[in-house]
Amino acid sequence: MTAARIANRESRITAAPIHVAAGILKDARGRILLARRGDGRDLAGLWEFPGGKVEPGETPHEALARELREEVGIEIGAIDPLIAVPHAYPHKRILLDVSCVRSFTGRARGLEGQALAWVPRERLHAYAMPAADRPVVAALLQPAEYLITPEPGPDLDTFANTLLAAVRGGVRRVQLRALALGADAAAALVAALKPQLREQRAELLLGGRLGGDLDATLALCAAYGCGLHATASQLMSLTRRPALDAVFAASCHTLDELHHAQALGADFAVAGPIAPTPTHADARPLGWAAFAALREQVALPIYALGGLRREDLAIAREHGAQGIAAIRALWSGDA
Ligand SMILES: Nc1nc2c([nH]c(=O)n2[C@@H]2O[C@H](COP(=O)(O)OP(=O)(O)OP(=O)(O)O)[C@@H](O)[C@H]2O)c(=O)[nH]1
Repeated sequence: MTAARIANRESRITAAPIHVAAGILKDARGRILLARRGDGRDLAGLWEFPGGKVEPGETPHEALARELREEVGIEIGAIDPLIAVPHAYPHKRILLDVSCVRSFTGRARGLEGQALAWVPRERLHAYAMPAADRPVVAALLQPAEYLITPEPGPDLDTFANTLLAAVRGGVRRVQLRALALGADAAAALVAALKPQLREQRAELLLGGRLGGDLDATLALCAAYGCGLHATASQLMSLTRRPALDAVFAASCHTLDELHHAQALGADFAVAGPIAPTPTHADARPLGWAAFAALREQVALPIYALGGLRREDLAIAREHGAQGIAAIRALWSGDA
């Protein structure tokens, strides 16, 4: 490659992201519309949410309405933002701005010869999609809030009751994080919590130091069918995804850690702290811009953590986060 071509390629990669508006359209049965990118186009053959580039002077809503009219032959009504994913492909950067379309008129057809498919939510994973779409599918399917428990302390009954109250209040994904609990007490707590969380359809992940070290935690995960949430240093010590029947997640603070989590096939990561937080007083806050800069380098769903409240979900989604992970804000309902 000549110097001029290299310079040209570099300038395209570092150039401002291309703003792309895409829509989640549902039919009467709740199935979601995917369109197949035709031959000769970038990322040809992959399935995507219909939409296209936002032209100068257009709002994302106007761009989406135009693209769906031109490409699929429908007229859309109001939209609700779902997630805006910054993603860096090797040759270009995009901001994939995805909204849920509340209503539309007309029958969807592939007006540019593209194949269309109405896909049940749980079948989305069976369709090969561009990397930027992975966080979009996660935003559709996985919880927006991730509760990380505070240290249980001596009164385990009150702890368990507060946790179950949070789950009854809508939390669907929980990490039991306890550093000071002995192995037997940890096992008894997991045995007590797991059936009740299953009944509420809430997922339980065990923090990587529950019951001692990672091996002890993995034994508890296997015994009770729980997911694993590895610490960043545990993540970096792993050379393959742990054998689990449940989700595998990790805390990440750097791009290396996020890349490693993705390479091991983690289901999601947690990154932060976004804002100052008393539980990690010495950690330097990342801020949203740095979060988005990390986010665009990996396709993993990532929860933002640190000093966040429930009301921060919208800003988290604007920066491509799966949602917010929190201790205080989700534990007692106050921050
Ligand atoms: N509409 C849409 N585009 C997506 C999705 N995911 C994703 O990475 N993209 C990328 O966002 C850009 C959308 O622009 P476009 O649909 O107008 O693309 P295009 O074929 O006109 O241009 P291009 O092929 O030169 O990139 C493409 O580069 C596409 O690869 C998605 O779910 N929906």
